[in-house]
Order: sequence, then C-alpha cells, then structure tokens
Amino acid sequence: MENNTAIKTIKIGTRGSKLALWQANAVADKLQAAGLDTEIVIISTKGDQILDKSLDKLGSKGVFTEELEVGLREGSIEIAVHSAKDVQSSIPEDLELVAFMEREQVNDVILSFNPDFKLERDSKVVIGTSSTRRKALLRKYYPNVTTAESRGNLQTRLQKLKDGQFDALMLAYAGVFRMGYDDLIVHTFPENEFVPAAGQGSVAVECARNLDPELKQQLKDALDHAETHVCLVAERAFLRTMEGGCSIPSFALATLTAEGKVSIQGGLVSLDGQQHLYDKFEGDQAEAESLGVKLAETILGRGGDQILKDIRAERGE
Ligand SMILES: NCc1[nH]cc(CCC(=O)O)c1CC(=O)O
Repeated sequence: MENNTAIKTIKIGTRGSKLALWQANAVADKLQAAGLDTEIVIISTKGDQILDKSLDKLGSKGVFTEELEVGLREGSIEIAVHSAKDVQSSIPEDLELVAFMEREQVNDVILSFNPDFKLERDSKVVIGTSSTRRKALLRKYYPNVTTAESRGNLQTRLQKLKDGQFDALMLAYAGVFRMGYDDLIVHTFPENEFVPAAGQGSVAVECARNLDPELKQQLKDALDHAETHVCLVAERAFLRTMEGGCSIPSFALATLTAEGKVSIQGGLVSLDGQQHLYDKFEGDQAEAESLGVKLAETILGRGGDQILKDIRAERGE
C-alpha cells in the first residue's frame, strides 16, 4: 500500500516545564527510533499559569490538558504528551489516548536537603504537598505531620524547600527520578499505604480520533507499553466510576501478577484521614476495565459516596 501520509513531521505538544519536556523528549526519541521526524511544540496550560490556587480550587477537569487538546483539534500538533495522572478520567469523544508509555516506579517519596531527616509515625514536621490524596493519607498515617501548599513545577517546589517553607517535600518518585533529584530522597512510602493516584508514573499520549489510521498505528507500535496500558485501563475505569478527578483523595494501582492477571488495589480516604476505604481485586487482563469499575463501586457502596458528598459540601460545590 502506498504510504501517502500528508504529515511529514510529528508535532508533539507538551507543557513547558522541565518534566513535561523530559516526557516529550522521551516520546520524540522513540518516534525517531521508529524512523519518524518530530518537532516539539510548547503549549502553556491553565495549571501552569495559575499557581496561587490549590488544584482542587482550579476545578478537576483538564487543568493541565485543555489547551493541548485544542491544539490537537486545530491540527497545530499531532499528539499531546501528558503525565498520565494529569489526564481527566473521561476524555472528549473526538480525542483518544493512543499510547501509555512504560511506567516508572510508582511510589510517593519525601525529599529533604537534610540527609538525616527521618519520618517516624509521630514526627512533628511540615511537609510540602498540594495533593489532596497525600494530605489526607499523611493525616491518617502520620497524624502529627502538618502540610504546606507547594504548587508549581518541581524546580519551584524544590526552591520552596530550600527557602525553608517546609521541612521536607512530598512528590512522586517518577518525576523526581526523571529530573535527577533522587539523591535528595530521604523516605520512600510503601505503595500499599500510600497507594498512588491513578496513572502515576506513566506518560500518556493523546491524539485526534480521526488522525490517519496508519500514523496512529505507527504511534502505538512505537510508544505503547502493553503491560502499562492494561493497568492504566483498570485504574482509569476506577477513576471514571469514582467521578472524582485529581481533586478527590482517591487512589488506585493496578499491576500484573506473575500469572499475567491484573491486580488492582485502591480506595478513598476522607480529607481528615479518619475514614479510609481500601480493597483489592484480581482478574483476567480482558476484565481490566470491569475490575476498575468493580473496585470503585465497592468503595462507593461502603460509604465512599458519603465521603465524596462531604468533600463537595465542605468545598461548597
Ligand atoms: N500534577 C502533579 C504531577 N503530575 C505528574 C507528576 C510526576 C509524576 C508522574 O508522572 O506521575 C506530578 C508531580 C508529583 O506528583 O510529584
């Protein structure tokens, strides 16, 4: 068949932070290795521009993705690269997630410039984080810890740590490692206590549904990691069913077992850390989506729906 694709160079849309550019370059490298030409196009999002509000006040829908999606529709870019956990749980009908790149280690970690920093169950320290999930889980497992807002890109947050705005900074290992700051890690949280946010550690690639099918297949072949993809399908089904987005303290992590089954653990914690719902399910890979739905329905049915109502009421939604 004649390959008459009109698109000669794949324009890769990305946010402009160093981490976002790392992710876009990782995509570019893989596409180039597959023989495709690439160009990186930086697009600023609402989440980059508004730094004086905590994310739950910005609204949960597409804070880091909306402007990139406009680019996909207008054709100024062919693909948009996102941190998978920043992608809203339902994406618009005319767009699709074409690939999920191989996941990095999923844990949350603590960074400090003091190499002797120790986090104990009764530690009375101030930890920088703006994530509702991390704040709520800290309240549950480390009741004497207080948290301080730390919005902004990783470099901004590290500067706040340097300036002494908090004793330590809580982040996802994936971003810390990719930016080369892993020598500052003083604590790694176990993933069954601090279950990560759905999608944490993976990079998602989005395109227009009507993109040339041949090109779409090339993108899939070059970028998609099958094991990560099936886990992300389960986690995103959980997130969609919870109807929470990134502003809700829900968490979900799917992994593949040695037998090739999908195992998904996850749940929800109240903002004060007092109520904590958690469960775990396992099934065939073909059931990934329904496992995520089942986990969410179980959590909602056990009082999760009330926790969500309370959170919305507290925020005046
Ligand atoms: N909006 C926060 C965000 N989105 C993606 C990452 C990096 C880690 C990842 O790719 O999951 C981060 C920072 C953090 O959670 O520490």
